[in-house]
Amino acid sequence: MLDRLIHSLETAPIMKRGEYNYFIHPITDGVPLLEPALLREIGCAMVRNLDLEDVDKIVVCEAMGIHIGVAFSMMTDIPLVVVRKRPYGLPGEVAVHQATGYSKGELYLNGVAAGDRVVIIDDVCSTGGTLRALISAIEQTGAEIADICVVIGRGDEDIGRPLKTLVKIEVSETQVRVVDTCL
Ligand SMILES: O=P(O)(O)OC[C@H]1O[C@H](OP(=O)(O)OP(=O)(O)O)[C@H](O)[C@@H]1O
Ligand code: HPA
Repeated sequence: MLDRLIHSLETAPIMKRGEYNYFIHPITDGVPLLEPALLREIGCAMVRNLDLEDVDKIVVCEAMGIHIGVAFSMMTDIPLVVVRKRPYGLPGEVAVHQATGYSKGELYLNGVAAGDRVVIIDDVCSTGGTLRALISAIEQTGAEIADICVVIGRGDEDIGRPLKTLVKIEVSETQVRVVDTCL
């Protein structure tokens, strides 16, 4: 369980994005190639770890939450909402600001309303900026957040709510080290 994820992280290349040590990995980048077996391993671990009772929507963020969300949605039969980086101007759209370790922008949430019970999943939590923005957007709709899970955690940022992490890593200039797992 999680053997593929751990091995692929420990062999992931690192590049500099400004001062930020950015690891390149199939789950967080789609590069160089995403193996179905890795995606299945992650989907199974999420199904096992998340509280899905009465959950009616899965919320992910464009772009690198989408493939995880699709796999998870197909395994659980729960519909998927993709938070986008461009506005649609639909009634009830919520706009929030996102800041990561290396970028800034706006996120736009559609398709979630008061009374919904949702889970948030994403590829990685680093500074926590993206998850904080997603939580704020969902809170503005009046929906309830049942659970939050990321595949990879780097850093121990406080997102103001409990966060489930499949694997925790440390990233240096040359190497990713897996320091903990959900197992
Ligand atoms: O904890 P944080 O510092 O917010 O970093 C994590 C976020 O960074 C990446 O998204 P990014 O906005 O770079 O876009 P992408 O998914 O299109 O790669 C990643 O997919 C997470 O959503
Ligand atoms: N690699 C890939 N995606 C990311 C990273 C990273 O180091 N940090 C935030 N999103």
